[in-house]
Amino acid sequence: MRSAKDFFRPLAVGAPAPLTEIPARPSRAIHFFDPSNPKMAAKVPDMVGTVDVLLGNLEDAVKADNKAAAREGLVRIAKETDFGATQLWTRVNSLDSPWGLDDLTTLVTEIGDVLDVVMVPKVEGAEDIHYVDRLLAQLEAKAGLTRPVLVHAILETARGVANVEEICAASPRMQGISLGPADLAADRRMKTTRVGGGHPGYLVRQDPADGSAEAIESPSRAVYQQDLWHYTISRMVDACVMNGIYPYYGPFGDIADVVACEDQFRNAFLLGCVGAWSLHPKQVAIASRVFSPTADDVAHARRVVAAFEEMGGDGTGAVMLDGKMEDDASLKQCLVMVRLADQLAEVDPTLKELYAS
Ligand SMILES: CC(C)(COP(=O)(O)OP(=O)(O)OC[C@H]1O[C@@H](n2cnc3c(N)ncnc32)[C@H](O)[C@@H]1OP(=O)(O)O)[C@@H](O)C(=O)NCCC(=O)NCCSC(=O)C[C@H](O)C(=O)O
Ligand SMILES: [Mg+2]
Repeated sequence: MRSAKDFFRPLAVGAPAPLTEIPARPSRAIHFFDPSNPKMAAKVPDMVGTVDVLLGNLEDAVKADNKAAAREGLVRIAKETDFGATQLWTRVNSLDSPWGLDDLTTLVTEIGDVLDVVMVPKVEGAEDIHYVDRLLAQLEAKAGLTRPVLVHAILETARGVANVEEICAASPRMQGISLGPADLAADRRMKTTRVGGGHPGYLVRQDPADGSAEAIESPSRAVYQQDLWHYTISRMVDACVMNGIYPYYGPFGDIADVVACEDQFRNAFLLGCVGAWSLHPKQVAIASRVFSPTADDVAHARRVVAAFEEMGGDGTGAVMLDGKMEDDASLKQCLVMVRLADQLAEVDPTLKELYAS
């Protein structure tokens, strides 16, 4: 562990100074594309400006034979495309794979000036982040970069979850964490076969009307499906917030089930996540909508803020609005909502209009 005094010193001579604060850039949808897939690659220029983050995926879902083509494809796309306000991220191959080192070396030296964030899969502990941190600093120095490339870890092993707090704190480069529910389920030996989302077997059943066999076996007892990911997301959110970085729900693999996708994303939004992955163009709109507060919530939050300003503006006291008590703590929640709305309105003209009305 570096001392507090050394934490913000560059890890290589000539590397840019680490950021002391991670900028809160909108990243409601992190859209995955395979740069070796010509059809997907062709869609990237048209997606610029329609999604907060475009992510060139080099890891899982890219065939081993296509790894080099995906890496080269991403370099080409990054050089040929003007991304404007849309961020460019990549997911590199895991650190124990034969491709991870070449991914980092090629991408940082070739396109490090336009690459915002490197997503590192299967991070198990602070040691993985320390390795990437030093290597990125060396590569940045070699490439003459003037701003640091940030790092995003995927939480997809039991050990990673157990170490999530130290992972978040491991480097000033840490931008955020995503849940990787498919790999995590496999690593935990969960008995699921899905990429994220719920499971009909993970439920709580209503008590029987009485102790009779008829009541116990009655098909009319209501069942309530539970969220398999609640514990992990909650822990991830706390670890991120504690370290000034951002939590994300990961993928929802049932592309056709747009309703359940929206529900899963909304659960994550309500628990504190700032975005989710989009695997198919149709999931971009879902994530962008869900991770933007509703006009009603923003209007209510503004009313609470205004009520406190009328009371003197120091954020203390209590007031009744619509029959409900609002105090210092509810004001703080409303300020979270208002700040997010203001930040999104800056990049999204539709939301600007919606939140103004
Ligand atoms: C899921 C898909 C394989 C579906 O692809 P396809 O069957 O081609 O879908 P469609 O026919 O509906 O596609 C319509 C057109 O849209 C293009 N398309 C599809 N997906 C994308 C995309 N992501 N970006 C850009 N364009 C896309 C198709 O090419 C069609 O084009 P056209 O024919 O010209 O009209 C596919 O969507 C896909 O592979 N998506 C990405 C999957 C991915 O990245 N997976 C990895 C992330 S999840 C993960 O790794 C798990 C995680 O780590 C964990 O552990 O939990
Ligand atoms: Mg995974």
